[in-house]
Amino acid sequence: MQEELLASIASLNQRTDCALTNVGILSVLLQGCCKLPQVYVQPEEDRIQTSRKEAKHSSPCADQEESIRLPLIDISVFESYLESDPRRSEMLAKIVESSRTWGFIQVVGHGVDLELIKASEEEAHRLFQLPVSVKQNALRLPGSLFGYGANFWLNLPAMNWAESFSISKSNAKEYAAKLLPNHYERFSNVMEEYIRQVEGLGHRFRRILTEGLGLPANHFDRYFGPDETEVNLRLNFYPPCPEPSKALGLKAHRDPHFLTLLHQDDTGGLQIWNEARDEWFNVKPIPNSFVINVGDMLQAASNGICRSVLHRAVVNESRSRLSMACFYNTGATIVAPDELITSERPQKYRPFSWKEYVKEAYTYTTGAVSQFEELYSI
Ligand SMILES: O=C(O)CCC(=O)C(=O)O
Ligand SMILES: [Fe+2]
Repeated sequence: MQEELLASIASLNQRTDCALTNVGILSVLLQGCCKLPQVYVQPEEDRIQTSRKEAKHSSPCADQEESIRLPLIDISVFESYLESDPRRSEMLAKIVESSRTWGFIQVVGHGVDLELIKASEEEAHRLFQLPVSVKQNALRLPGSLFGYGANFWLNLPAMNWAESFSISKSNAKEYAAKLLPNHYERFSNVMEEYIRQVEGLGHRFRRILTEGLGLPANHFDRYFGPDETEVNLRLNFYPPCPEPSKALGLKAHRDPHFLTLLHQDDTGGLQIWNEARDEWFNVKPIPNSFVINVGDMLQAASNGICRSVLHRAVVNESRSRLSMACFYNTGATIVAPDELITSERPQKYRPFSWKEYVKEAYTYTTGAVSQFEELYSI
């Protein structure tokens, strides 16, 4: 029976409605499958131990010394450090440097209510624990950005070992009602407020980074008025995996949006690709912090100074993991400001908008060359 199911799931995987496929697989797992189903087996070169050079620190629960230390910035200090304060420019330089090299940074003093984060995590767990037959009611359909599933990229060579649920402030109720028809309000109230507060952090961090780039802090405000700002939340749940060395929670990818603001639990599993060092590095979870990373849209807006960097999520055998990724984005057409265009750094990208880019953003490429570069480089 199980073999039959796996075979039909494998054939489904040839189609593009991967969300459905994933639900099928998960239902098999929930019936007690202890070997990694073939559709989850990653190509040899993408696996944890063997991708490019051997991943430096492949254990998702790595010790402190095995993980990179992304700069950890307390951004609340920007409220008290005046413009003339040398500590302000020192911190700004750190943020810009990290956005150039790692494409990532960790922040505390972020202003998002810690109780709200906890409540959001609880609600997310409650949702993922629902029976598969219920979760199927909110499937993320091909072409949609919202709903339940895992494989939101098309053309994946193997499936991600993850479940995800994507919503925005304006549709949280609608999607939650599909899963929790009689008691969706607790979920949607918490998530709407979570997205609202993380959006505020996105605005704040974006202004700090803009100042760090030598521009007036409000330069990109023109892209982030109420009509242009788009923030989606993707809840990612990675169940314990029977053969973690052959699977990935999320395949290596670059985030296509402007900024990603990620809250992760204490399991660990996020890895960042460092091109200069030709290695993968773990990001050790720091309690109550957010990991913020540069997306393709910001890379374009900063004329390539800030970099959208490959990252992935690895899984492990014993612990599940929950991450909550808010994608902070704009619907406006992105043009790098004149101040960031020089003779040494000529304009790198032609202007484009998310509406245009989203059509391509989730077609999975090998990851070696970003489709964003191919589409928009001048
Ligand atoms: O779960 C993580 O650590 C990574 C999530 C991520 O990269 C994404 O949702 O785009
Ligand atoms: Fe990502």
